[in-house]
Amino acid sequence: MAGTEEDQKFCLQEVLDTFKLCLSENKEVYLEHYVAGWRGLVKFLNSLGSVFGFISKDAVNKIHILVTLLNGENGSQYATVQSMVKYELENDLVDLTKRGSHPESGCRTLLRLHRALRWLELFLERLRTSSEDGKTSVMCSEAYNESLSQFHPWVVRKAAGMAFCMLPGRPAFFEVMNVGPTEQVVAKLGEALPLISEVYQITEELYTQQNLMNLP
Ligand SMILES: CCCCCCCC/C=C\CCCCCCCC(=O)N[C@@H](COP(=O)(O)O)[C@H](O)/C=C/CCCCCCCCCCCCC
Repeated sequence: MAGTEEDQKFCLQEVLDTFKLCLSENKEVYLEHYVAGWRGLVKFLNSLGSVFGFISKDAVNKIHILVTLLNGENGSQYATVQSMVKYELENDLVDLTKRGSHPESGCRTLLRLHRALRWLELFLERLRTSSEDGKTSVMCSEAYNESLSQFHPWVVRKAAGMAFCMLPGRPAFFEVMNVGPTEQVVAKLGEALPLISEVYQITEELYTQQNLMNLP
């Protein structure tokens, strides 16, 4: 039986391509490609084993919420992160201070992925610049502690910390990326990082301007 798309083989080039497609000429972030980027990353996570299942499940759930909005009757309003924010705010579709009638708005859902994108940026930069015997578990937890962890309760931080200990070493990690020898992986990461950073920065500025950084 065919698996879901998230079960399929990961390829770093694909993720790079989706993040390239994310930005429009006038620097808006296309939601469709943003979500496709996360889908690609979830494939990678799934290939690391079931210990990461609880993380993958949460990411898939958030991707699903955004895809449903994109494919819904007001889907055209969700073409870019900018149009989504405008539409949801103008139509009071966002719970701004406490969770209420819009617990799964596009704005709050994307904020969770946006915070995770910062973790990804920090983690990939460590991976890119690490030596061959660098520990992925240490790189991952340092990146997590500098970013996402502040938004998670103790129990999630604990579970995440335990999962990080199960990460394979750098050589095996690079192999799963399906790019080729180490030097090529490092070069691809060098290409991917500025794109991820730009998408992150643009979203960060928009959310800060609109006072959306603490959506419940
Ligand atoms: C280029 C390839 C190399 C790197 C590949 C990385 C692959 C990562 C793929 C997916 C990352 C998962 C992103 C997780 C999003 C988490 C969003 C979040 O913060 N959710 C929490 C809050 O949500 P609400 O309750 O407010 O709706 C939720 O409570 C979280 C639950 C699960 C735990 C999340 C831990 C995240 C750890 C960071 C990812 C570690 C992946 C390690 C693998 C390298």
